[in-house]
Amino acid sequence: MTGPLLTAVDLHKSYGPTAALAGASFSVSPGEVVAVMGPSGSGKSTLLHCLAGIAVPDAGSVTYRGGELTGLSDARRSALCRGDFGFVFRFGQLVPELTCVENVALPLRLGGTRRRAAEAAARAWLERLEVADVAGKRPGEVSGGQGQRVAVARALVTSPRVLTRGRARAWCSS
Ligand SMILES: Nc1ncnc2c1ncn2[C@@H]1O[C@H](COP(=O)(O)OP(=O)(O)OP(=O)(O)O)[C@@H](O)[C@H]1O
Repeated sequence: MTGPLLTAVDLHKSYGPTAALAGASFSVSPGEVVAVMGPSGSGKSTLLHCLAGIAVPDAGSVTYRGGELTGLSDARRSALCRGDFGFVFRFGQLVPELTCVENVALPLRLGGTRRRAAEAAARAWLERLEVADVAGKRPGEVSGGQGQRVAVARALVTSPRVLTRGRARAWCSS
C-alpha cells in the first residue's frame, strides 16, 4: 500500500471541562515507527485511543486504510481494533481470572478461532517473548515484567497492522 496507513486530522476530545486533544493531527505509513512524546497529561494516551478506535473523538477524523474510522458502528470499530491494532496498556490489561496463555489467546477466541488453534498461537508468542514458563499461571502470580511480556504477546497474536504501546509509540507493519 502507498501513502499513509493511518491518518488523524484535527482531533478534539474533552473529558468534561478538560480538553485532552485540541486539534491534533497524525499520520503513519507502513513500516514507519513513530514516537509520540509530550509532558504527562498532554493527551498522548487519548490520541492513541482515538487512533485505535478505543475512544471516539468529539470532532475530527481518523482514516485507516482509506476508510473513515470515526463513522463506524461500535461493533465494527471493536472488531477492527481487535484484529488490526495491537495495544499494550500500562496497567490492568490482563484478565485476572484467565491464565496467561488464555489471556494471549483471547483476541483470537473473540475473533472466532477455536481454542486449540488460538492457544497454540498464544504459546508460540509466549515462547518468542521468553515467558513460556508462565503460560499456565494467572496474571497475579507473575512478575510485572513477565505480565508486560504477556501483554505484548496478546497485542501481537492477531498479527496487527498497527501496534501501539503505553507511553505512546506506534508501529506499522508493511
Ligand atoms: N477518563 C478521564 N476522565 C477525565 N479526565 C481525563 C480522563 N482521561 C484523561 N483525562 C485528562 O485528559 C488529559 C490528557 O490525558 P492523557 O491520559 O491522554 O495524557 P497522557 O499524555 O497520556 O498522560 P501520561 O503521560 O501522564 O500518561 C489530562 O489532563 C487528563 O487528566
